[in-house]
Amino acid sequence: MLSVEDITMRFGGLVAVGGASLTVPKGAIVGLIGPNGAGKTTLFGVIAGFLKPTSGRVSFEGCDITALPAHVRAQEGIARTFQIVQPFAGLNVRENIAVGAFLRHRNSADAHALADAVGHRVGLGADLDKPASSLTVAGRKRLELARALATEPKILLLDEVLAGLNPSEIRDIVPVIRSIRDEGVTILMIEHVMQAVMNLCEQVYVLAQGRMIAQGTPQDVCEDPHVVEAYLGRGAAERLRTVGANHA
Ligand SMILES: Nc1ncnc2c1ncn2[C@@H]1O[C@H](COP(=O)(O)OP(=O)(O)OP(=O)(O)O)[C@@H](O)[C@H]1O
Repeated sequence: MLSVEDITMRFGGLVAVGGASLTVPKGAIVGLIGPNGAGKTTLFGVIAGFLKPTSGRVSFEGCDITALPAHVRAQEGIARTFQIVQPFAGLNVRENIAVGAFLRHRNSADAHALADAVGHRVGLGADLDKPASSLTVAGRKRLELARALATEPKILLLDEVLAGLNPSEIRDIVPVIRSIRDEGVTILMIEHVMQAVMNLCEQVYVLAQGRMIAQGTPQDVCEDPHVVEAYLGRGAAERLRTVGANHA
C-alpha cells in the first residue's frame, strides 16, 4: 500500500534521514522504532506531505505521490497523528473530531454524526460534550487518534500515541489500535513502548541516525545486535525476548 524508496531529508547541513526505505502492506500494522533524533518523525512528515524530501520517492497504492501536497494526500487516504497533541481548546471533543470529518463530509450534521461514531470507537463516548481542554493526557491521545480516524483514512500514521500513558492506559488503548486495523485501516506506527510494538506489529523497521539499520518481525529486531547496540540495550532486549517467547 505504501512504499518509501531511498528517502533523504536534509535540514541545511544535517542529514535527518539518509536513504531510508520501507514498505507497508495493506492491512498490516508496521512499527517504526529507533532512538530519539533518529529521523522517525521527519520520515512521517515526508510520507504525509508536510516535508518535501531532498531526494527519494513515496508511492501510495502504486502511484508516485512525492509531489502531492499534504491536503491531497489526506484526501487520498493518508492520515497522521502528532506527537504533541494540540486540540482546539475552545471546542468540545465532538467538534474537535468533526474537524477531521469535514474532509469528506461538508454537511455539518453528517460530520458531527461521524464524529460521534468515531468518538465512541476510541472510547470517548462519554466525553463528547466536554471541552477538549478538560481531557486527561490519555483522553487527549484518544482525541488525536479520533481526529485522524475521522478523515476516514486508508492508512494511519501514528506518532507515539502511547507516549505519556501509564501501563494501564496503554493496556486499554492497544486493543483499540488493533480493532482499527481489523476494521480495514492499515497502520504505520512510531512507538517507543516496545511491549506494545511486540504485541501489535507484524513487521518493524529500525531507524538510527537517519539510516534504516534493521527490519523484520519484532522478535527478529530484538535479537539483532545492531538494534540492541543502537537502541534497546541488552537488558531491555533480553526482557522483550522473554515476552515474545511467552506470547509464542
Ligand atoms: N525542521 C527541522 N529543522 C532542522 N532540524 C530538524 C527539523 N526537524 C527535525 N530536525 C532534526 O532532525 C533530526 C531527526 O529528528 P526527528 O524528530 O525526525 O527524530 P525522531 O526519531 O522522531 O526523534 P524522537 O523519537 O525524539 O521524536 C534531529 O536531529 C532533529 O533535531
